[in-house]
Amino acid sequence: MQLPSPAKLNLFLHITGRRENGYHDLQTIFQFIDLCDTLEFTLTNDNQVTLTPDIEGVATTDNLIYKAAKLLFPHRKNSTSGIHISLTKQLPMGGGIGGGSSNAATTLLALNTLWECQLSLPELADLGITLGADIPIFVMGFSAFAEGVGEKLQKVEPKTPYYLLLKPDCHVSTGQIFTDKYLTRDTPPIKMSHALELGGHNDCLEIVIKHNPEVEEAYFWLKNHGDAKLTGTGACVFLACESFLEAEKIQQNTPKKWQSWICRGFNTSPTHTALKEWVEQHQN
Ligand SMILES: C[C@@](CO)(OP(=O)(O)O)[C@H](O)COP(=O)(O)OP(=O)(O)OC[C@H]1O[C@@H](n2ccc(N)nc2=O)[C@H](O)[C@@H]1O
Ligand SMILES: Nc1ncnc2c1ncn2[C@@H]1O[C@H](COP(=O)(O)OP(=O)(O)O)[C@@H](O)[C@H]1O
Repeated sequence: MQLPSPAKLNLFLHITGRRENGYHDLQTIFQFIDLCDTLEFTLTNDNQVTLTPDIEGVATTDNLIYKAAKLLFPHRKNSTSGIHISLTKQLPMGGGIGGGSSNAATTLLALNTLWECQLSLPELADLGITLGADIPIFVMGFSAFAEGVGEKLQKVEPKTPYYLLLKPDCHVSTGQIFTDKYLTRDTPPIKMSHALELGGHNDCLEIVIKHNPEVEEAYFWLKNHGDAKLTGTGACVFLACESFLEAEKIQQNTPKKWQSWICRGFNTSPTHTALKEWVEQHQN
């Protein structure tokens, strides 16, 4: 089974409070984009989880793909089942586009089918959130207005424009941003209807810029072309464009020191679309 594992954008990100355990209450809209890693799953009978190739700097046992597979292990129908997973990575890490969380969710979805675990999507999302706050959105697979730490999801259908996405050459630590004492944590909560109509801002922007001059430069460069935004805790910044051609025109002038992609917003995760097709093809 081969499945895409897409990135997400936070169309805005408000921080509305801080919990006693240090985690933050957020309001955000998540939307998927068609920029994806690819994961290939091969069933084995050896009771093992194996993963290739290694991600530089990430031990296999720390890889969210491996961790997700291990979470599902006790739920296998057949206790000798194993899996070999092969990863083709395209999504930059530490970019605020959720690649690791997406990989974990794709693994949960694939193995739930291949190992016949028969867990519901909410049950998979509950397992996933123990590994990362962004995993439930990728498990549920629809664009959403999210609250809590990202687990309370209401389906929304934002516009699906072409985006120009830039990755400044730096890695932002989510933990560092959320522990900064100057982070704004008191944005008043808004209603979902307000969020869709008027959008919002990203409370992390100021702090991310303070720690990462490369993000500052890319953000203000893109802002010359329109309403540029930071996704998550960065480092990626993005701009919704009128058309593919407009995105292409801006991309042609983008300084070469930044990676750039033209991608399209999607309100259904490409993982779910591909998994549905796979299931239809493999039903007797
Ligand atoms: C803030 C978001 C928005 O999408 O940023 P990005 O990581 O995508 O940039 C995410 O919710 C991040 O989700 P994820 O990357 O899965 O975070 P986790 O691994 O759960 O947490 C990393 C660290 O961020 C902090 N954290 C994360 C989420 C949250 N709601 N409050 C927090 O304070 C905690 O300090 C935690 O130790
Ligand atoms: N399969 C994976 N893909 C990407 N990152 C992973 C993976 N497994 C573990 N990680 C770790 O998670 C961190 C955050 O990665 P990622 O989700 O891509 O970024 P972000 O949360 O900024 O969107 C990485 O720096 C890496 O150390």
